[in-house]
Amino acid sequence: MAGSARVGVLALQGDVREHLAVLTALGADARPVRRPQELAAVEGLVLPGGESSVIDKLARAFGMQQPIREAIAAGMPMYGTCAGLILLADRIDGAIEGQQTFGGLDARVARNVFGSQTASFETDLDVPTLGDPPVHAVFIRAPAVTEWGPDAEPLASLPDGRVVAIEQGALLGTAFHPESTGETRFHARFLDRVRNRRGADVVAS
Ligand SMILES: NC(=O)CC[C@H](N)C(=O)O
Repeated sequence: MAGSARVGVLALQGDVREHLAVLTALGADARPVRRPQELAAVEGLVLPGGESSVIDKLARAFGMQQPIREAIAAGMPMYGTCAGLILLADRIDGAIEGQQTFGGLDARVARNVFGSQTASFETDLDVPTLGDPPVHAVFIRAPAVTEWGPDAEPLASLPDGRVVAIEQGALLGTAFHPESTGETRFHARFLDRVRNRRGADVVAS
């Protein structure tokens, strides 16, 4: 099917512009998404880094929680970085009172697990599915995945064993921020999912 992938970045709070820039550089038709009708017009959604409790609250205030949950249930590809990974998780540790997630990723994600001393750090991360070179990963008050279900597949871990990239079906999450280091391979993987799903729909119809 012709045309570039039409994808959105949830634009309620967080590093929206960085994601739009990477997606656009990869040839996608990328736009900010704040409203249900904007979500309905895209084929995939990025949930940016930022503050997951704020994004959660705004998503509910803007009437976006339910439409995003429905899109996830319908198989729309989504990619969450950091706060976005937290928002995709079915279970979270260290939530502020009343904090909710969109869910869909059968995993437990712990917020702010690296503590205040080492709240931010960078490292080169081996991600076997992406091959060489390693990913230069920037962690900013980052979460980590502490448990995951049988359908979820860890893609990368730190030397201490903490899982920091994970995938389950159409959902991809990283605890770090490829959008801020010029790393494009995770976004490219997300866009592949979008195009493959489009192909499947075309074959099915
Ligand atoms: N860089 C980030 O996205 C930080 C995530 C933030 N600590 C949260 O819990 O939402």
